[in-house]
Amino acid sequence: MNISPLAIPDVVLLMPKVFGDERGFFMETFRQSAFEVHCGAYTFVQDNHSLSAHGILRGLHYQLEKPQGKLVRVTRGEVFDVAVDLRRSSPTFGRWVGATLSAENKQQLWVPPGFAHAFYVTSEAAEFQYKCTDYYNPGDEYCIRWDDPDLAIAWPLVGGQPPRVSEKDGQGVSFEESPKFP
Ligand SMILES: Cc1cn([C@H]2C[C@H](O)[C@@H](COP(=O)(O)OP(=O)(O)O[C@H]3O[C@H](C)C(=O)[C@H](O)[C@H]3O)O2)c(=O)[nH]c1=O
Repeated sequence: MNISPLAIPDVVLLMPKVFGDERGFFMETFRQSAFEVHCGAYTFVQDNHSLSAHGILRGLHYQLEKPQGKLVRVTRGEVFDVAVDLRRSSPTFGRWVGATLSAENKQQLWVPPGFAHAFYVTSEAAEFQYKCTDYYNPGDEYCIRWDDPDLAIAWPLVGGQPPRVSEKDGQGVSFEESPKFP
Protein backbone atom coordinates (compact mmCIF):
# COMPACT_ATOMS: atom_id res chain seq x y z
CA MET A 1 0.00 0.00 0.00
CA ASN A 2 1.49 3.38 -1.01
CA ILE A 3 0.10 6.77 -0.06
CA SER A 4 0.10 10.15 -1.75
CA PRO A 5 0.01 13.41 0.25
CA LEU A 6 -2.91 15.78 -0.33
CA ALA A 7 -3.42 19.46 0.54
CA ILE A 8 -5.25 18.37 3.73
CA PRO A 9 -2.80 16.00 5.47
CA ASP A 10 -5.47 14.12 7.45
CA VAL A 11 -7.15 13.05 4.19
CA VAL A 12 -5.05 10.24 2.74
CA LEU A 13 -4.96 8.89 -0.83
CA LEU A 14 -4.02 5.20 -0.73
CA MET A 15 -2.78 3.14 -3.66
CA PRO A 16 -2.99 -0.61 -3.08
CA LYS A 17 -0.36 -2.89 -4.62
CA VAL A 18 -1.89 -4.59 -7.65
CA PHE A 19 -0.64 -8.02 -8.75
CA GLY A 20 -1.44 -8.51 -12.42
CA ASP A 21 -1.03 -11.69 -14.40
CA GLU A 22 -2.51 -13.42 -17.42
CA ARG A 23 -5.71 -14.15 -15.42
CA GLY A 24 -6.33 -10.54 -14.41
CA PHE A 25 -5.31 -8.92 -11.10
CA PHE A 26 -5.28 -9.40 -7.33
CA MET A 27 -5.00 -6.73 -4.65
CA GLU A 28 -5.55 -6.48 -0.94
CA THR A 29 -8.20 -3.77 -0.67
CA PHE A 30 -7.87 -3.42 3.11
CA ARG A 31 -5.32 -4.52 5.71
CA GLN A 32 -5.88 -3.14 9.24
CA SER A 33 -2.19 -3.01 10.16
CA ALA A 34 -1.24 -1.05 7.03
CA PHE A 35 -4.24 1.26 7.37
CA GLU A 36 -3.30 2.10 10.97
CA VAL A 37 0.23 3.08 9.94
CA HIS A 38 -1.03 5.61 7.39
CA CYS A 39 -4.40 6.72 8.79
CA GLY A 40 -4.60 5.89 12.50
CA ALA A 41 -6.12 3.30 14.79
CA TYR A 42 -9.68 3.39 13.49
CA THR A 43 -11.88 0.34 13.18
CA PHE A 44 -14.80 -0.15 10.78
CA VAL A 45 -18.31 -1.30 11.60
CA GLN A 46 -20.26 -0.84 8.36
CA ASP A 47 -19.62 -1.33 4.63
CA ASN A 48 -21.69 0.51 2.00
CA HIS A 49 -22.10 0.08 -1.75
CA SER A 50 -23.96 2.44 -4.08
CA LEU A 51 -24.52 2.63 -7.85
CA SER A 52 -24.92 6.05 -9.46
CA ALA A 53 -25.55 7.11 -13.04
CA HIS A 54 -23.51 9.64 -15.01
CA GLY A 55 -23.72 13.19 -13.63
CA ILE A 56 -25.06 12.17 -10.22
CA LEU A 57 -23.63 13.95 -7.17
CA ARG A 58 -24.18 12.49 -3.69
CA GLY A 59 -23.38 14.75 -0.74
CA LEU A 60 -21.91 16.81 0.90
CA HIS A 61 -22.93 14.57 3.81
CA TYR A 62 -21.79 14.01 7.38
CA GLN A 63 -23.04 12.86 10.76
CA LEU A 64 -22.48 15.15 13.75
CA GLU A 65 -23.10 13.14 16.94
CA LYS A 66 -21.69 9.94 15.46
CA PRO A 67 -19.22 11.20 12.83
CA GLN A 68 -18.15 8.54 10.35
CA GLY A 69 -14.67 8.08 9.02
CA LYS A 70 -14.95 6.66 5.47
CA LEU A 71 -12.48 4.62 3.43
CA VAL A 72 -13.89 4.95 -0.08
CA ARG A 73 -13.15 3.36 -3.46
CA VAL A 74 -14.70 2.90 -6.88
CA THR A 75 -15.16 -0.56 -8.39
CA ARG A 76 -16.89 0.52 -11.61
CA GLY A 77 -16.47 3.77 -13.53
CA GLU A 78 -15.00 6.99 -12.16
CA VAL A 79 -15.92 9.71 -9.66
CA PHE A 80 -14.48 12.96 -8.38
CA ASP A 81 -14.45 12.52 -4.60
CA VAL A 82 -14.37 15.46 -2.20
CA ALA A 83 -13.78 15.91 1.53
CA VAL A 84 -14.40 19.19 3.38
CA ASP A 85 -12.77 19.92 6.76
CA LEU A 86 -15.49 20.91 9.27
CA ARG A 87 -13.23 20.88 12.34
CA ARG A 88 -13.01 24.43 13.73
CA SER A 89 -9.73 23.62 15.48
CA SER A 90 -8.11 22.41 12.26
CA PRO A 91 -5.61 24.59 10.36
CA THR A 92 -7.44 23.44 7.21
CA PHE A 93 -10.94 24.27 8.52
CA GLY A 94 -13.24 25.18 5.66
CA ARG A 95 -10.92 23.81 3.00
CA TRP A 96 -11.74 21.01 0.58
CA VAL A 97 -9.63 18.40 -1.18
CA GLY A 98 -10.60 16.18 -4.09
CA ALA A 99 -9.34 13.08 -5.89
CA THR A 100 -10.37 11.14 -8.98
CA LEU A 101 -11.15 7.59 -7.92
CA SER A 102 -11.83 4.91 -10.52
CA ALA A 103 -12.04 1.17 -11.08
CA GLU A 104 -8.98 1.70 -13.26
CA ASN A 105 -6.72 3.57 -10.83
CA LYS A 106 -7.98 1.48 -7.87
CA GLN A 107 -7.09 4.34 -5.52
CA GLN A 108 -8.83 4.78 -2.17
CA LEU A 109 -9.48 7.90 -0.14
CA TRP A 110 -9.52 8.03 3.67
CA VAL A 111 -11.96 10.70 4.85
CA PRO A 112 -11.64 11.03 8.65
CA PRO A 113 -14.47 11.81 11.07
CA GLY A 114 -15.06 15.57 11.11
CA PHE A 115 -15.30 15.94 7.33
CA ALA A 116 -18.23 16.32 4.94
CA HIS A 117 -18.02 13.94 2.00
CA ALA A 118 -19.41 13.86 -1.53
CA PHE A 119 -18.70 12.44 -4.96
CA TYR A 120 -19.67 13.30 -8.53
CA VAL A 121 -19.89 10.63 -11.24
CA THR A 122 -17.82 11.43 -14.33
CA SER A 123 -18.24 8.05 -16.07
CA GLU A 124 -21.39 6.49 -17.57
CA ALA A 125 -22.10 4.92 -14.18
CA ALA A 126 -20.10 4.33 -10.98
CA GLU A 127 -20.20 1.77 -8.22
CA PHE A 128 -18.94 3.26 -4.96
CA GLN A 129 -17.92 1.06 -2.05
CA TYR A 130 -16.78 2.26 1.36
CA LYS A 131 -16.09 1.30 4.96
CA CYS A 132 -17.43 3.43 7.82
CA THR A 133 -16.06 3.82 11.34
CA ASP A 134 -19.53 4.34 12.85
CA TYR A 135 -23.07 3.26 12.09
CA TYR A 136 -25.54 5.12 9.92
CA ASN A 137 -27.60 7.35 12.19
CA PRO A 138 -30.46 8.81 10.10
CA GLY A 139 -31.49 11.45 12.64
CA ASP A 140 -27.92 12.69 12.73
CA GLU A 141 -27.42 13.39 9.00
CA TYR A 142 -26.44 16.82 7.69
CA CYS A 143 -26.00 18.07 4.12
CA ILE A 144 -24.07 21.06 2.81
CA ARG A 145 -24.91 22.28 -0.69
CA TRP A 146 -22.55 20.91 -3.32
CA ASP A 147 -22.23 24.40 -4.87
CA ASP A 148 -21.66 26.39 -1.68
CA PRO A 149 -19.95 29.65 -2.74
CA ASP A 150 -17.65 29.79 0.29
CA LEU A 151 -16.31 26.29 -0.36
CA ALA A 152 -16.15 26.90 -4.14
CA ILE A 153 -15.44 23.22 -4.90
CA ALA A 154 -14.08 22.85 -8.44
CA TRP A 155 -16.36 19.99 -9.53
CA PRO A 156 -15.36 18.69 -13.00
CA LEU A 157 -18.94 19.14 -14.25
CA VAL A 158 -19.31 17.45 -17.63
CA GLY A 159 -20.39 19.96 -20.26
CA GLY A 160 -20.74 22.56 -17.53
CA GLN A 161 -24.12 21.04 -16.68
CA PRO A 162 -25.26 21.05 -13.03
CA PRO A 163 -25.18 17.60 -11.41
CA ARG A 164 -28.28 15.58 -10.65
CA VAL A 165 -28.86 15.41 -6.88
CA SER A 166 -31.49 13.86 -4.61
CA GLU A 167 -34.34 16.00 -3.32
CA LYS A 168 -32.69 15.85 0.09
CA ASP A 169 -29.34 17.06 -1.27
CA GLY A 170 -31.10 19.84 -3.18
CA GLN A 171 -32.15 21.18 0.22
CA GLY A 172 -28.64 21.26 1.63
CA VAL A 173 -27.58 24.19 3.81
CA SER A 174 -24.74 26.63 3.32
CA PHE A 175 -21.30 25.90 4.76
CA GLU A 176 -21.68 28.99 6.94
CA GLU A 177 -24.91 27.77 8.60
CA SER A 178 -23.92 24.10 8.78
CA PRO A 179 -23.09 22.70 12.23
CA LYS A 180 -19.36 22.17 12.74
CA PHE A 181 -17.02 20.06 14.85
CA PRO A 182 -14.88 21.48 17.71
C1 LIG B 1 -26.07 6.27 3.92
C2 LIG B 1 -27.08 5.20 4.23
C3 LIG B 1 -28.33 5.22 3.66
N1 LIG B 1 -29.23 4.24 3.97
C4 LIG B 1 -30.54 4.29 3.31
C5 LIG B 1 -31.32 5.57 3.56
C6 LIG B 1 -32.07 5.78 2.26
O1 LIG B 1 -33.32 5.08 2.30
C7 LIG B 1 -31.19 5.14 1.20
C8 LIG B 1 -30.38 6.15 0.41
O2 LIG B 1 -29.74 6.98 1.35
P1 LIG B 1 -29.03 8.30 0.87
O3 LIG B 1 -29.85 8.98 -0.18
O4 LIG B 1 -28.68 9.10 2.12
O5 LIG B 1 -27.70 7.73 0.21
P2 LIG B 1 -26.45 8.61 -0.27
O6 LIG B 1 -26.90 9.90 -0.89
O7 LIG B 1 -25.58 7.70 -1.04
O8 LIG B 1 -25.72 8.97 1.10
C9 LIG B 1 -24.32 8.79 1.26
O9 LIG B 1 -23.73 9.76 0.44
C10 LIG B 1 -22.46 10.26 0.77
C11 LIG B 1 -21.53 10.01 -0.40
C12 LIG B 1 -21.84 9.83 2.02
O10 LIG B 1 -20.66 10.08 2.26
C13 LIG B 1 -22.61 9.10 3.03
O11 LIG B 1 -22.05 7.82 3.23
C14 LIG B 1 -24.05 8.94 2.73
O12 LIG B 1 -24.72 10.08 3.23
O13 LIG B 1 -30.31 4.26 1.91
C15 LIG B 1 -28.95 3.22 4.85
O14 LIG B 1 -29.79 2.33 5.11
N2 LIG B 1 -27.71 3.19 5.43
C16 LIG B 1 -26.76 4.15 5.15
O15 LIG B 1 -25.63 4.07 5.69
